[in-house]
Amino acid sequence: MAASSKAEESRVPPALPLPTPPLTKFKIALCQLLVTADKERNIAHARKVIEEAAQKGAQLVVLPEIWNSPYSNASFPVYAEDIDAGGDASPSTMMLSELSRSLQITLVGGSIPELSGDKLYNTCCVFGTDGKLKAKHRKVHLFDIDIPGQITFKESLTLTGGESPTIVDTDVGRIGIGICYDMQFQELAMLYAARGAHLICYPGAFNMVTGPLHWELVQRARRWPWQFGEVLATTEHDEAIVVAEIDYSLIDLRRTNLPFQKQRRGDLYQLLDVQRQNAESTK
Ligand SMILES: NC(=O)CC(=O)C(=O)O
Repeated sequence: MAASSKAEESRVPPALPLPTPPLTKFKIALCQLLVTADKERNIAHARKVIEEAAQKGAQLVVLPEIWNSPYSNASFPVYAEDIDAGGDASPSTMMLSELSRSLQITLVGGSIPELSGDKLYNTCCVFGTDGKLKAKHRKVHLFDIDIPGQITFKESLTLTGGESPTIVDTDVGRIGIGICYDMQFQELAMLYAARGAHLICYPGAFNMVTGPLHWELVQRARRWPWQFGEVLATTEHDEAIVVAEIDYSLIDLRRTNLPFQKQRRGDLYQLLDVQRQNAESTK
């Protein structure tokens, strides 16, 4: 057998073919919100913005990270809600559920601090058009950074990291969820691609020291293997609703144009193998 065909045989099987999405084109709205210390006001404001996004024709509405509370370790325990208990214990997600049903939209509800038992999480809830909670993603990679004299933040002082990736089938396709810092870890996005995600949503609230260097660059890098990393719509720092059309027919076209998925040499760079080899060599 020729060396090249041996290599071909040993390659890791390609990712799942993309499942047929429930629709080809739809409008997405990304909502950038100004957050205050007044939780009730934040909820009322988010309600207004979601209604406006739906009026603009969005079938998928995405909120930012920690939209019902100031983004601080001191605030997380105070603003946290028991999402599983629902009702009065979680006014933020009750509002999201009500609106997704009444407006017939899919809602990636940004994130809020979640209280579960004695633990706090940074949690994104996804609601379907029937108002039901379809998925809950707990931020997997906590934002712990230390750049002396510029920014030090340690989410892990109050929050616990989630334990699983989150991929969910909705009326607008299969969506992989990450929260802000989760975007820095390409393996999560690759896993979502391999599981047939049509879209990945990363609600975020970036810091203003390293954030401006990262937020567009890293998002564009995560386009693999869907698109060319083209920015369809963007905004500045103020409150805004950014609406754009998503066209899934471009995914197949781009994958034909640039067949990265088929060309990947997974036989050469599987991380688990490297980790095993490293562990062996340090025994
Ligand atoms: N909220 C965050 O996770 C912040 C973040 O990732 C950043 O770079 O800023």
